[in-house]
Amino acid sequence: MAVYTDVDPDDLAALVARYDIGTLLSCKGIAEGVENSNFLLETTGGRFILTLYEKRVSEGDLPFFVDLLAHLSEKHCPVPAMIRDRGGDAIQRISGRAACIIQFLSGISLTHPSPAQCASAGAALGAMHRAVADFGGTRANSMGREHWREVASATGNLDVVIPGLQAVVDAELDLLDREWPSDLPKHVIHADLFPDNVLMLGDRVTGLIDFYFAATDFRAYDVAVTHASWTFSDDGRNCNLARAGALMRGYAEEICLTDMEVAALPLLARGAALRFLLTRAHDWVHTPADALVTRKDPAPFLARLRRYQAEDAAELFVGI
Ligand SMILES: Nc1ncnc2c1ncn2[C@@H]1O[C@H](COP(=O)(O)OP(=O)(O)O)[C@@H](O)[C@H]1O
Ligand SMILES: N[C@@H](CCOP(=O)(O)O)C(=O)O
Repeated sequence: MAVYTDVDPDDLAALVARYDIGTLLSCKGIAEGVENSNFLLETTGGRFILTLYEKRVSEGDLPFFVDLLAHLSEKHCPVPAMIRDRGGDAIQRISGRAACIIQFLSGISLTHPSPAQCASAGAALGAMHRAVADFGGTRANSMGREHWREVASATGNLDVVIPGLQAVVDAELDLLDREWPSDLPKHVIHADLFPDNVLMLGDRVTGLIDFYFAATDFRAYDVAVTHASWTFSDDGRNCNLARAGALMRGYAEEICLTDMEVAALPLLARGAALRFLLTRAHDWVHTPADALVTRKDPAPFLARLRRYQAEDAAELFVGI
């Protein structure tokens, strides 16, 4: 359960009173998520999400996220609004944390998506990429390739997490430093579009959430992150080609990647697998013992990395 910071009921009632969203009826910690503290609020006006921003979200970046979600919403992407209080402010403070009250979206996050659902997710990602084309904001990717060594160092000895991991990571970081592309199309990307950040009803996407890693980076890297998180078995050893093909086909309905982007996908996916392997390994070691959170296992992302390292990895990105 991701609640790192508790909320005092009187402070919460005072916060809700700043908004035109009715009066507070209940507040429950949300089980999913690992990054921020999230609560489901019920008021006489309906349901809302209260997010308190934790370790990896800087308060200074919040106006960027507010603007990005407003832009995507205007372009009819199914993203939640960050609600403004009567004074026009979306960003608040409670329990010593920056916080926002966010529109609640209906839908379910899937754990085992079907190919049809992967196609919808790919199309939603592509539609989001089209929608950001004229978004003026930019944000450096604080979880981008240049930062992966820092995450690895901050973890300590990676062999404590998985025996032999340190050598694998050191070699991969060296290779990615040498071979990472420099001139692919870039704009603001989601950068963490895992199934738990997509709400669906049946095969329809009803919500894209959790934009707190959104940053300016290669759009094909966003495809690689989505591929890595939607198309593998739970243990990360097997890529399901029906899911992968459908995801790529769905994306292609909206965006035609260039030949250079397509050629770069296996390498970008190695980067994506490494990025989540590293942050999961870091959190495996450093999550506070008293936090109400279920740590995520790094091992399935090591398995994905190995699959993307294979010579035939390009075959995993063929749309069907
Ligand atoms: N706007 C929303 N509408 C409905 N549910 C949401 C919304 N935002 C978050 N949630 C729920 O809260 C969970 C955690 O949110 P998320 O933003 O992924 O947290 P974290 O940033 O900590 O990973 C989600 O998996 C989802 O169940
Ligand atoms: N998606 C990442 C970690 C971030 O978690 P989220 O709950 O914010 O998506 C992972 O699975 O490692």
